[in-house]
Amino acid sequence: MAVFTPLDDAQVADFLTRFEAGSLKELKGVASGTENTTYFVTTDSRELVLTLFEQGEHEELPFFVDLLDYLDEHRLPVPGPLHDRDGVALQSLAGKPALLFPRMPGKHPTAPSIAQCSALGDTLGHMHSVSRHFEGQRPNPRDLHWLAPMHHRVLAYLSPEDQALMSDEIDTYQAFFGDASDLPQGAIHGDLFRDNTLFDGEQLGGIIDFYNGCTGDLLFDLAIVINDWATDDDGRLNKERHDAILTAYQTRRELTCSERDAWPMMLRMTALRYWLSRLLVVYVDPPAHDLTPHDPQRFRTILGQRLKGALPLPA
Ligand SMILES: Nc1ncnc2c1ncn2[C@@H]1O[C@H](COP(=O)(O)OP(=O)(O)OP(=O)(O)O)[C@@H](O)[C@H]1O
Ligand SMILES: N[C@@H](CCO)C(=O)O
Repeated sequence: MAVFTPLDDAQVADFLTRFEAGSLKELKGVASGTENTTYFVTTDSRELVLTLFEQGEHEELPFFVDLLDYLDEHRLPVPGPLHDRDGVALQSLAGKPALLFPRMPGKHPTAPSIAQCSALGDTLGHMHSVSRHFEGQRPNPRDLHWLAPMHHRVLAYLSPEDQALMSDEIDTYQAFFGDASDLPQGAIHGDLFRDNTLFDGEQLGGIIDFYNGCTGDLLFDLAIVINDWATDDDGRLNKERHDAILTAYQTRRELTCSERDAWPMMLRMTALRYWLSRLLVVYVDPPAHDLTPHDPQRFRTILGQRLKGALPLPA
């Protein structure tokens, strides 16, 4: 369940009077999600989503609001937050920071079609071509500066082989990427899995859940996408989906030579990033709720396959 803070109709009806968004017809708690309280709100004029922020770094919320406003202004399919009659987006409700969003159409794809992969690649390429100019700054909280110290916390739970693999990989990334990146920078989603998109048929209805959004290597975002969207059950890359995403992406933003050189290593590093974050959830810092955590082994398998090599990048 993802209603950590219960709200009643009267509270939400009153909250809605701050906005030009119509009056409450229906309020429905959303079962999925693990971090925030989410409600679907139907008014007499539109469909909305109300999010209460239960955890995390609330001082980061203005960055997320600015990023969503910026991408929305550039006509990307993201839920640009509603602003109240005074122009303020970030609110407080039931003692929690709160945002009201338009409800985007569609469902999360589980087995994305080639057309859906192309649509995602095209939109991500478009997003990166504009997000390069976004002025906000939030260092990537899951890059090598996080991986290197955090991996020590999970080593005790791994087999000797996996301990060696994880440590060797991090040494390899440090040697390869060094301290300063020469890869193109910009604002990134940071967690663009299938379950953070909504598709209405082949049409990408929306990209949601920007709470890992940050600034850093654009290639980091693209590698996360390929590892989730274009990987078969055995961890191998699925060539059709891989090529569809990367071809469509590059119609919007061509990869540079340094990105092409870094690509196989970035696929490995982002696979390890999720292997590690999922291990941390299982062993080190389990959440208070009883939802089944994501399987860390999935990304151990993906990393194993990426070590065998990447597919050629489409021209
Ligand atoms: N703007 C939106 N339009 C349509 N549906 C939405 C929107 N925002 C959230 N949802 C729905 O609510 C669910 C939970 O939202 P969200 O992913 O923001 O929650 P979370 O607690 O941060 O979850 P997660 O575990 O993915 O981090 C989503 O999976 C989606 O189904
Ligand atoms: N997308 C993440 C969970 C949310 O950060 C994962 O699959 O581990």
